[in-house]
Amino acid sequence: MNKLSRPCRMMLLVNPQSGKGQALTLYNNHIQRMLNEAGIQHTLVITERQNHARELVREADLSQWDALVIMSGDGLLFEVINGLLERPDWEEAIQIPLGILPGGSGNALAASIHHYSGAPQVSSEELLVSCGFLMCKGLVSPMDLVCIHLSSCPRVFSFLSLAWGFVADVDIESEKYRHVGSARFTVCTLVRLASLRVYKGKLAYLPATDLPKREEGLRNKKTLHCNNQPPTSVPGRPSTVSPCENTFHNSCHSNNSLKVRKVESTPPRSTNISLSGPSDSLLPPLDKPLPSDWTVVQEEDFVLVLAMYQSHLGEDMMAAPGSTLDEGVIHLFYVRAGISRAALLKMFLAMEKGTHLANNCQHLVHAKVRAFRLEPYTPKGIITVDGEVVEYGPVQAEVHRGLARIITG
Ligand SMILES: Nc1ncnc2c1ncn2[C@@H]1O[C@H](COP(=O)(O)OP(=O)(O)OP(=O)(O)O)[C@@H](O)[C@H]1O
Repeated sequence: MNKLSRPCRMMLLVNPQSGKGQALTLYNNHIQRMLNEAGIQHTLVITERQNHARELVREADLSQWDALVIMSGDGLLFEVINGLLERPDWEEAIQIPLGILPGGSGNALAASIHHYSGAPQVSSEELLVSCGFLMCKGLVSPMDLVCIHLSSCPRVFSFLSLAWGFVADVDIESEKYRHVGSARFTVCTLVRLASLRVYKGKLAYLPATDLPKREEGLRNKKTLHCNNQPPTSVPGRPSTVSPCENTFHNSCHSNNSLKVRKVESTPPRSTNISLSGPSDSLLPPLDKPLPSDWTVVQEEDFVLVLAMYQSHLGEDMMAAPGSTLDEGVIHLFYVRAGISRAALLKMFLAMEKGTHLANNCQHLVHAKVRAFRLEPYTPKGIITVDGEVVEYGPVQAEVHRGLARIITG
């Protein structure tokens, strides 16, 4: 593995309000010295409000920076990615290496990157230190992004997940239990289990049987290059992605610490429109019929639908253990109505270790897909993208393989 050249010009965006409001303290206590010792010049930018980071990267002179690093939860990275893709020069802009240092309460991408590094599950503080080390090593990998279409907004780009039903409900409803700390997820999971809801809707997807080939250069890991020096290439990862079929798995366990993100105060993301970015070749307009090669799920009653493109949904929730950074695949899970509360609880508990797919639960279905469409029939509900609420209604998504670059160490 090649090491990060020094000095490196890094913009470090810190959301002081993220998580328990300790991101700046965590920076001072852990990250500042690590980056300095690694010879990484960084400029600290403290975000002041929602969409500050998005506006900042939309306008920034990116030639001044070798990397944009976010110290926050996943919400700030969502802003940065969408800000980059809203630029007229989005194709170049989205190539800038991004980094994540866990400062929020969910930290799903940081947990995923830590997991991909082969390290065992650790505590929150150890996760921060681990991600700090990976940042100092400075290896950059391609990362899939998923383009999401909502009814009243052309597109947003997502790097983590889309959820409807149980997971989205717990994610957002747990906000009101914030005063009990991370236990709010446990509380809300139990509350939601006690009053288990079923959602009606139509789900269809394009199976990932024929994955798109990407240029080799884009699939290779690259060393983060600094001072405008050319990148040093290192051997690429094997581009093997086995053919995927609808695979029915079983599981049953539950999660007593569902750590996803919140943003009840945040307006739905549909107000933020992204018109630039790559075109979606697989998706017809949202109000038009789907092509005949799509699979339509026969069930209409769901407990949850969850699309994952990274391994973790939270620090201790490995919802898609088989996922990798840039496989060009969406891991689509759904739980059919009829599952018992005990079985659902068992499923979430098993998710903490990522063993839920190894069990036998007839109600949990997992499919590897390249695109999907979800049309809720139940009039009220919550849909989240990367853990934050978006407009409720028909939604469809397509994966763009390796579109972004992320520092993985
Ligand atoms: N200074 C600030 N004050 C209030 N909100 C901010 C500020 N800076 C950024 N934000 C907004 O806070 C939102 C939530 O941030 P983020 O998701 O990164 O942290 P978090 O929600 O605490 O973490 P997690 O999602 O892991 O729980 C972001 O969408 C961002 O727009």
